[in-house]
Amino acid sequence: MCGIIGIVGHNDVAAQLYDGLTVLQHRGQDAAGIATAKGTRLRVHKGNGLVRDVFDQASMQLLQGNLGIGHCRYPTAGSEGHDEAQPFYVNSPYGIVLAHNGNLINTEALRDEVFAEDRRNVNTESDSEVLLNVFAHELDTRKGLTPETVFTAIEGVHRRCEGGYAVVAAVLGLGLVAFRDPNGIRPLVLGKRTRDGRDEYAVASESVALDLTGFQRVRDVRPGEGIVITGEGELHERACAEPRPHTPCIFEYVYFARPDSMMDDVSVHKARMRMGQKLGEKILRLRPDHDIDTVIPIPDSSRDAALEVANVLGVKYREGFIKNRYVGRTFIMPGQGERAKSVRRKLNPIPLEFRNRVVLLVDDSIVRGTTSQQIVQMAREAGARKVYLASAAPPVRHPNIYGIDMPTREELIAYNRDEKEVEAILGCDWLIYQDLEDLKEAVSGPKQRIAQFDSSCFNGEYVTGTAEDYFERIKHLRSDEAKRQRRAS
Ligand SMILES: O=P(O)(O)OC[C@H]1O[C@H](OP(=O)(O)OP(=O)(O)O)[C@H](O)[C@@H]1O
Ligand SMILES: NC(=O)CC[C@H](N)C(=O)O
Ligand SMILES: [Mg+2]
Repeated sequence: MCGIIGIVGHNDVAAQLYDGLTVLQHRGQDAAGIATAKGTRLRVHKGNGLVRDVFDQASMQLLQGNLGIGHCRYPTAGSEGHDEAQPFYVNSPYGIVLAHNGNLINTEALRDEVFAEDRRNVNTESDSEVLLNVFAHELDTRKGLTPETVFTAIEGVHRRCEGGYAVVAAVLGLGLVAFRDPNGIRPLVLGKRTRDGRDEYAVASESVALDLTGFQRVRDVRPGEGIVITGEGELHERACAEPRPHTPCIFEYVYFARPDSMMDDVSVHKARMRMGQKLGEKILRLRPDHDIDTVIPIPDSSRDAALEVANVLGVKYREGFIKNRYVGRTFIMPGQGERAKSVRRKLNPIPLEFRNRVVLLVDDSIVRGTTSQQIVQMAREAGARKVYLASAAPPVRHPNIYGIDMPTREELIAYNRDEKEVEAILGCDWLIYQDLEDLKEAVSGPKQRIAQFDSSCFNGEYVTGTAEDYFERIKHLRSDEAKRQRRAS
């Protein structure tokens, strides 16, 4: 999913960018990078690995400047290699560095256009480098460097780029630039603080990064909006696209975001608690006289929902699986072999919470089924009498094309299968999925803050539309098999 952050301060910002990235780490574990600008001198340090592994004291000391951006990567395009770590840089016009969360769906056409018409070379397979070159070209064709010329360049990006994108960039000689796709699929939040009577600003994928760096959340960046914060700390904002329906990605609330973040004015924690409530109510509707003894969450992301399921059912909530805190997230690992191995390394049962009991395991989502298949097995081996499994999200049956790396239908356990068939493959005694309408209500909450969502991985409706052959093409580029072959070659 990738985490992005940008800060304009009055002193060096590298240490704060680093701190911000450490709390966005759950959004991308493959690579990390920071770029800072001091006057017109730009410094970039990036590489593969976790934030804590990519930077050391020496690299941090080089990252000078009162303005900068940071990125942690979960690849959805191109390879996992060092060359595609972000931020990306172009030296013309002015010198621009850019970091992107999301995924473009017209990358191939844009790449050709950028080469043939804009006369720019994109040197990697990354869609983000294409996006940077589109932005650079659009800025290059405007006269002068002001917030207004940047806004018209963003209008050009919105006209040409299709897909999901939240972007932070530094334009040398001007300041920090941020924008979000016209549907607001990917999240981006603006924060502010005052130091010695002067305003400082930050933008980030999630508000948790603002909390940690001492910024107050001001508001979400609006879909299609452009933000410019000059190097002196002046904020400029403008709508850069015709209004479209605001359709944030519902999967952020299900899995990606941290529960302590606010996203599009909705608390992720509360959204997950409401998911648990709805799921609990569905279970009661289906089996009012259920025989569940204990509700057990599958750590980490399902905890908020699982606790509420237990409350609604009026049964005990127990932490029956202990998570190894040194193993990262499984789902965002690049290969199926690695994902499968890491579930067992990551989770270990406490047998006394299972022995002779009817347990209801709760996860936030079941995507490839890698986690649940092993977990059900572990629960049985630990002595459970019956193992039920509930998912706080509906069945995932369609690829995601806006920044989550699930490009191939055939890899999804619920693709072309009904719930009973999935239940049989997972080996549980009862499988319950959340209904999509309940999930939507759970996220938008009683105040109905969000009217529409991108729920494409659940219902196959793509808010930007797609070309017919798109899914075949990404399957060839990004299926687990394609990635395995690329690594081997
Ligand atoms: O069906 P699957 O393909 O296994 O994907 C779904 C699982 O992956 C995620 O967990 P992950 O380990 O990535 O992160 P978490 O620790 O935040 O729950 C998610 O929370 C589910 O548990
Ligand atoms: N998950 C993301 O946001 C990925 C960003 C970009 N598409 C990349 O692959 O690097
Ligand atoms: Mg999980």
